Amino acid sequence: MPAWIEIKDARKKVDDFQLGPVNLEIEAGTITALVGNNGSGKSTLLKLLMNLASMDGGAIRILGKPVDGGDESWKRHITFQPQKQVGWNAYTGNELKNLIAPLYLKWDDKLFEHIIRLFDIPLDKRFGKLSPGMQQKLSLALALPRKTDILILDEPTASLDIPSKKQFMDLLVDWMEPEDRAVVLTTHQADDLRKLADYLFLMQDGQGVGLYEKDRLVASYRRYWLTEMPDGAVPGELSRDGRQLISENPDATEQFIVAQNIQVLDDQALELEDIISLLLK
Ligand SMILES: Nc1ncnc2c1ncn2[C@@H]1O[C@H](COP(=O)(O)OP(=O)(O)OP(=O)(O)O)[C@@H](O)[C@H]1O
Repeated sequence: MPAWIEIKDARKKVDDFQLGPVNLEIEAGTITALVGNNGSGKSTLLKLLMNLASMDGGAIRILGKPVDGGDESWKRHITFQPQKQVGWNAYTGNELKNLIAPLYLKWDDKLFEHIIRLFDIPLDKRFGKLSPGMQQKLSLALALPRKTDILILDEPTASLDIPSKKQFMDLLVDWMEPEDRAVVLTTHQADDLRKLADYLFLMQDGQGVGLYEKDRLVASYRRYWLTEMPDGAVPGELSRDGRQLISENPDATEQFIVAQNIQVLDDQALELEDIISLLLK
C-alpha cells in the first residue's frame, strides 16, 4: 500500500531560506513528529503539505493525490491545526463549532463536548479574547472531533499547562485507537516525543537529517562509565570524556570492552533530548 503522505524532493525558497529537497513517507497508524531547531523549516514543510504555499520543485501526494493538482478533495480527509488560527478572532467557540462541524461527515459531537468539559473552555467568548492556552484547547476541541484520516498539528502543546499537556496526550492516544489514522506534529517538547511519537523526522537548516523510529533510536545510544579508557578508538565510540564513553553501537562497544577485560562501572541509555542534540549538532 502506498504511504498516506509521500514527500519527494520537495523544495521551497522563502527569502534567503531554502527548504529541502525533503523526502519523507508517512504510513497509516503512525504518529510522526517533526523535530528541529527554530527556523529549520518544520512549519514551512507543513504549509507545503497543506498546499498553503507553492513548491519550487518536487512532489507531495496525500492519500495518492498530488496536493497541488487543482483537485483539493483530499483536504476532506485531513485536519490541519496551524500555530495561529487565521480569521477566528471575531467568532465565539459556539459560532466556530457551528461553522466547522457541518463540514465533516464523521463529526463527533460527544468528543467535542467531552473536550470542552475536560478543559473547561468558555464557548461564548470570542476566540481573540481567550488566553493563548485556551485558544489552543479550543482549536483541539475543533480539530479532533472531525475524525479525519490525517491530523496535522503545528506545536499543539506549546501553550498548554502541565496537566493539560497530559490530558492532550491521552486524547490523542485515544484518537489514534483505530489503526487507520495518521498524525504529523511539530513539537519542541521532549515529553510529547517520549509519550506520543512513533517516528521522529529530524530537520536542520531546511534539510531532513533523517527519519528515525523512536524506540530504535533510544536503544541505539548508551553511556558507559569504565574502570579504564582504552587508548585507541572503541567500536561504536561517539565521544569520550575521562572514563566516560558514549556509544552509538552498544553491542559492538560491549563486545570490545569485555574482550579487553575492562569493567563497566555503570551504564545507561541516553535521554532522547541528548540523542537529538547529538544528531542536530
Ligand atoms: N512568512 C514568512 N516570511 C518570511 N520568511 C519566512 C516566513 N515563514 C518562514 N520564513 C522563513 O523560513 C524559515 C523556516 O521557518 P519555519 O517557520 O518553517 O521554521 P520552524 O522550524 O517551524 O521554526 P520554529 O521551530 O521556530 O517554529 C525561517 O528562517 C524564516 O526566515
